[in-house]
Amino acid sequence: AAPPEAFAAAASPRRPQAAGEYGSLGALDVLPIDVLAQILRLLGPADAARSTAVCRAWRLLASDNGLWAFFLRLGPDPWELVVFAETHLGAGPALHPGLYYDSSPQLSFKHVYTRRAVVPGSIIVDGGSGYCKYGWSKYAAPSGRCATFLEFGNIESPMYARLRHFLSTIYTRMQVKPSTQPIIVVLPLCHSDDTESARASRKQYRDTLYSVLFDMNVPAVCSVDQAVLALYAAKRTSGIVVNIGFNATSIVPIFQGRVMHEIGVETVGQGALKLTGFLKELMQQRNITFESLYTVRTIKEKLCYVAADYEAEKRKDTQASCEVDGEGWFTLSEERFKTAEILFQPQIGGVRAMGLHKAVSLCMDHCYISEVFGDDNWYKTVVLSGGSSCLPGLSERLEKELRELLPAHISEGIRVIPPPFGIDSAWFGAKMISNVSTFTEAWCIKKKQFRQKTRRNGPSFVNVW
Ligand SMILES: Nc1ncnc2c1ncn2[C@@H]1O[C@H](COP(=O)(O)OP(=O)(O)OP(=O)(O)O)[C@@H](O)[C@H]1O
Repeated sequence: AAPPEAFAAAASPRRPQAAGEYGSLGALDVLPIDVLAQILRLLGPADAARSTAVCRAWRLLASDNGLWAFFLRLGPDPWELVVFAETHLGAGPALHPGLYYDSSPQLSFKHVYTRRAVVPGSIIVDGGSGYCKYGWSKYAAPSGRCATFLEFGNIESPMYARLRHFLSTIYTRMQVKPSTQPIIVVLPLCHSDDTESARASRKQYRDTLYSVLFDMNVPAVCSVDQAVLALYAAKRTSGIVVNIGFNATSIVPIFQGRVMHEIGVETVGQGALKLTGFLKELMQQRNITFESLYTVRTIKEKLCYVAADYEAEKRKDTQASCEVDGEGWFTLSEERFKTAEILFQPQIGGVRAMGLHKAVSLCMDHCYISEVFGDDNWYKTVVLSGGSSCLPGLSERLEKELRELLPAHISEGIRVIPPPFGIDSAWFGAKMISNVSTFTEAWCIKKKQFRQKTRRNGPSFVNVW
């Protein structure tokens, strides 16, 4: 998404050519404005901010948007992500993230910088159905990963007990007290239908999650759907997210940050586990021995890819080898691309499921028919997410298949984007939100608000978060 006009214009407004245009700076009036700007850049953000207290002329000079865009660019987050987050996500989830700053042409980068600097760090927990990633929003990547089921306690226990066990385990692993900072919880893709019971299940999950966290004294909680976060990570608020999950693949239409359950979330019953299982079968057929499924998973991650054209690939020499720690070298040929081909041709792996391209095209058809938004193209961006979507060649192949399958009026302009942050796209989407200048007030619910509103409205109110 290109930066909205207001933001772009604010980044490079017409700047005064001489110091005098700001008012008198005393003896410094003789200096060219570019030299003054350079001095402020060298001073750094703290002193530049302090200098605004000197007089009106200094305030104007040191509040220049170009100066603060420069400081923002020096920060840890890539500039384009900062622009996207501040313009599209600043209003929070309740107001669908459009162009937040459109109504605010006076956007002050100094204000944005200052607010971002004081946003508290958050704990981010992405408890996937297979693997959990957790960490600190100020860090560059998740600090820990583990198999989710290990942390979930007894599967038979009630949801409250399981969530409490899970979240307590994560806090213990991170050696953090729950009461010290906000948390962002990535909501799993489940109960995705548009039925009464699915809606009730989603609501119940959120209600329980908030209760657990506030009982643990967490000061503020933000929860967002996994697919929505993956979309944000790709700097989009509308599109279709294809999440190849642990057990299943979900095709999720999202418009302005909201999952369009009413259009329909397609689910295909195969995911990462099936891919690993199929490679295991193929290796056994060739009498390749290995110690565990973990070995097969590692080989899959190192050698497998998606063929651009399956039949043509079969005629090529595709042999390649990789080393697995403690087990030596493994060599694969056709298995390298046959494994992932079951995403498009499930029957090869003996799976009765819809091919990925067919499921995505069905979803696009539904989006096209829905025609509710006066925007014909919102669903034409497809963002891949989930560990298995890191398979090389997947985005190109899916785009090619979609172009062949769909009528021109739908396929024109489609684009399939590889997972923007590899296996951690949803985690990075959460990181982007947690660093936005309005994070605490726009995205979080605090314990007091939660308790007051549940008392007043009953538990269902949390649906708006
Ligand atoms: N580079 C890669 N190539 C292929 N597969 C990969 C790669 N990296 C990770 N994976 C696979 O991704 C799977 C884990 O995916 P992920 O972490 O998205 O699961 P999850 O979050 O538990 O899934 P869900 O979306 O169902 O909650 C593992 O099977 C792993 O082998």
